[in-house]
Amino acid sequence: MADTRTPLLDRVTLPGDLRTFSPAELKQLADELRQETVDAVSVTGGHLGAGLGVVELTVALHHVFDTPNDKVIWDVGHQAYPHKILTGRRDRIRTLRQGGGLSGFTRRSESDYDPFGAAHCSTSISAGLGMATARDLRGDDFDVVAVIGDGSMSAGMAYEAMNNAGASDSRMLVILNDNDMSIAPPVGAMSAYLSQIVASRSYCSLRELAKQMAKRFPRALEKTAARAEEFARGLVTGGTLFEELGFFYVGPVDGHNLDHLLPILRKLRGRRHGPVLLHVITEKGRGHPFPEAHAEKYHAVAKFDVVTGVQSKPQANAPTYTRVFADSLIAEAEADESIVAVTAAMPSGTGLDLFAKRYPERCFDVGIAEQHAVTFAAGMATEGLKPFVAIYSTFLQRAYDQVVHDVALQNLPVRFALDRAGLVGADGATHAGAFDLAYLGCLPGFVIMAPSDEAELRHMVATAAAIDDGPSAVRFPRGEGVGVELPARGVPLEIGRGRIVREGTTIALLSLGGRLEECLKAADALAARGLSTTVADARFAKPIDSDLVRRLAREHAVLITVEEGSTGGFASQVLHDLATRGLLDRGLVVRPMTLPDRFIDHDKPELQYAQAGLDASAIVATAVSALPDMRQARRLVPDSAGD
Ligand SMILES: Cc1ncc(C[n+]2csc(CCOP(=O)(O)OP(=O)(O)O)c2C)c(N)n1
Ligand SMILES: CC(=O)[C@@H](O)[C@H](O)COP(=O)(O)O
Ligand SMILES: [Mg+2]
Repeated sequence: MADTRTPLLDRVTLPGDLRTFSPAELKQLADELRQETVDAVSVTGGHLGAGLGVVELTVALHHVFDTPNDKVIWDVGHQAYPHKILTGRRDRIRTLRQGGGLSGFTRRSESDYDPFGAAHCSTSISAGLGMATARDLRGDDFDVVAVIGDGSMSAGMAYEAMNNAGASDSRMLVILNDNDMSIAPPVGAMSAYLSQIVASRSYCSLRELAKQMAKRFPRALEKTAARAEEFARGLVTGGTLFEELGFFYVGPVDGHNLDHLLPILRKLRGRRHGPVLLHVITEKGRGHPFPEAHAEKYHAVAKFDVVTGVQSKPQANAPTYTRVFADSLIAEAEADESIVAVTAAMPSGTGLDLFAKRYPERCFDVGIAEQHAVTFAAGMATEGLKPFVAIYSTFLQRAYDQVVHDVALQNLPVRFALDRAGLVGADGATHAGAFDLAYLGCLPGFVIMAPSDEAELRHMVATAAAIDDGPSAVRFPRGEGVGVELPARGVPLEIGRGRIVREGTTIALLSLGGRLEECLKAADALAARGLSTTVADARFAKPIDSDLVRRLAREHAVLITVEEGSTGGFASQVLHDLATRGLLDRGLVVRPMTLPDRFIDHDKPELQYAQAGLDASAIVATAVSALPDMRQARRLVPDSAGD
């Protein structure tokens, strides 16, 4: 039976407690920390693989650096569970990603040991450089360490930051945590380049590292950064790309070997000049107790039994929207060979792994490079291809100018399949697809659709495939569909045409997307109170169905719009339409129901929607609270007004 005692970890409340540990004790601490991480994630589920790969690095960083005075910035933050355990959050680690519990990522409001919040990739070097610059301007003295994965190193932001750091010769340490994995196997020339560095050099022995460092940081030269720079350039032969960018490259180093990590980090701490890149090689999912049985060991897992390794995934009642999107796109691509698909490092998350299996030559994984993905698709569209950019709503935020300048402004028929629209559950606010309706809705020429069930999604994929005269987007939620029967092939919808799902007389609920079921439940509850309710499915956020909106406005006393998005989205389109046509001035009571003007933390999606005031009971409450206004409006304006 496995030893579950953690005597050394029990002695660590904050990193200061492990600074006096001997190397042997630190090794044992790392073992205990790994065990604790596995045990915690077995209870919560989450990003297990990345954290397991950086256990030794986490211990070494907190041992050598004076955190939180020295700043350690974890890129993405999904690998920070061991860091959380060592930085005063062990007592809450089994609340990770649960409502009211710890975030699954780093977060400034959670701890002084999280100097920068994250969850989207490749921000750490920029943030670190900002901190280093502030330090230097103030004349402070602390170290800044950015830990970034090989996958995240594929993003433009990382290079923009290195370009800036190298030129400004800023004192900071970038640790490239190279586990040769992104979520999927990493792609691209940079990934190949890193593999080539690793293949062409054996791990640096301590003696070699000492020699390398002595050459780079001789005492006399430490005084002037400029001379040191010249010195390094003179000495380092066969320089890496990082050296060309102005970094001093150290590595590759075995990231699981504390005997190597500790002296190197000690040497690098408190340096007085220039950016350094330390290249550590690690194994994602290192020490996972069930390596064979679970391919997901590399990235994220559901809750699991620590003894058997069996994951507790709920029984699926319907296919996921992601799956339906992928199957629908494949069906369209069978009929139209100009259809191509683009993902930014999320092949399985977006379902494009299935598309790639079927059409490998028509599927493009461009790495964690959302901006490039969009403009790349725009380029393909200019040549008559029909690109679908399959991307999470939250990650498209990074490519907004590309959407505006490269796609919308040129009216190019790029199709966006926006997965994870609305609230997403355990990943929380950083991953919520809250804003796409607002940020796309304001762009001229866009067609924006949102399915109320998976059959609708199938039709919308067919619709997007058929739209050839401008950009379009279909946004759909994380998780399972509602369980409706699926047509074998989608049929293009009439653009900008919604549908009435249930007829009533007093209250109209106009739903966009996945809240339709809640609207139907609300309609039942309102009917039970004697309030006859119409329920309509808008299907299109843009162009909105003006005829439908007009009809709902004229035939009902209260119109409530419901959407899984922020203000400025669908409701804004409807209100604008109503106001422009003078329909708001005729005694109609309108209530827009959107996500509230605050970020919603991680929780179960249904609880998040309850908090957001977007479930059936909130819809009922909104309708009921509108009744006094309705009565007032009706007294002021007779029913016949405007006819
Ligand atoms: C901008 C952005 N795009 C995509 C993602 C999804 N994502 C999260 S982690 C990850 C892979 C990161 O790989 P790497 O940096 O090598 O870290 P590892 O998981 O291997 O430790 C991806 C693509 C994201 N969080 N942010
Ligand atoms: C850290 C990250 O950005 C991804 O791993 C993300 O958590 C995946 O989310 P899904 O589980 O919705 O695919
Ligand atoms: Mg990686």
